[in-house]
Amino acid sequence: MEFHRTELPDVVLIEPTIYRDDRGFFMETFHQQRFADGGIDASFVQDNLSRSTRGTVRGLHFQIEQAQGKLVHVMLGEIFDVAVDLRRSSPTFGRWVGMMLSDENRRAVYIPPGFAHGFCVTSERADVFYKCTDFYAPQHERTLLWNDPQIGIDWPLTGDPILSGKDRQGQPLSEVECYS
Ligand SMILES: Cc1cn([C@H]2C[C@H](O)[C@@H](COP(=O)(O)OP(=O)(O)O[C@H]3O[C@@H](C)C(=O)[C@@H](O)[C@H]3O)O2)c(=O)[nH]c1=O
Repeated sequence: MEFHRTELPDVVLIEPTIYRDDRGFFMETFHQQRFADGGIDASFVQDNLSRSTRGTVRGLHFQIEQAQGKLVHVMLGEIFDVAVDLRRSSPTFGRWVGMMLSDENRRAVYIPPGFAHGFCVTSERADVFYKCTDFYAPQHERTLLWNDPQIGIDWPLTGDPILSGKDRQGQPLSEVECYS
C-alpha cells in the first residue's frame, strides 16, 4: 500500500497492493496502522454506498460543523473524484484536485475534514463506497456549486450532467460558508 500526496498535500491518493491468484484478487481497503504510518490518522464512524449512472455529478458537499474526512473507493465502474480546499487559512484555499478512481486501478482517495467532495461518473454506472470520520448531519450540510467558474473544475463530461435538485442549487465559493 502506497500513499501519495496530491497537489493539495492533505488529500492523499492510496495505491493498494493487490494480490492476484487463480481465484481472483485480494487487497486491503483500510488498515488503521498502515494508514497512520502513511500520515492518515483517521477514525471512521459511518460507511456509505451510492450507485450512479454515467454523467452523474454528485457534490460538491461538505459539513460546516461535524466536518467529515472521507476515504473513497469505487467498487464498480469509474469516477473522477474531486476535492476542493475550503480552509481559508490554507495556502491552497479554493483550489481543487481530481483523480480517476475505478474498479480497474482500485485506487482510493482520502479527503480530510475542511474540503468539499464530489465526483462525476465516467462509466455506465458506478458504485462508490466511502468511509466517513463523522456522522451525517444534514443541518450542517453545505453544497458548493459543482461548476463555479471561480474554482474551474475540469470535469470529464460530454454534455450536461445528471444532478440532484440540491446540487443544481449549490452556492458559489464567493457565497458559501467556509472553514476558518
Ligand atoms: C449523505 C447521506 C444521505 N442520506 C440520505 C439523505 C437523502 O434522502 C438521500 C440522498 O442524499 P444526497 O442527495 O445528499 O446524497 P449524495 O448526493 O450522494 O451525497 C453524498 O455526496 C458525496 C459527494 C459526498 O461526499 C457525501 O458526503 C454525500 O454528501 O440519502 C443519509 O441518510 N445519510 C447520509 O449520510
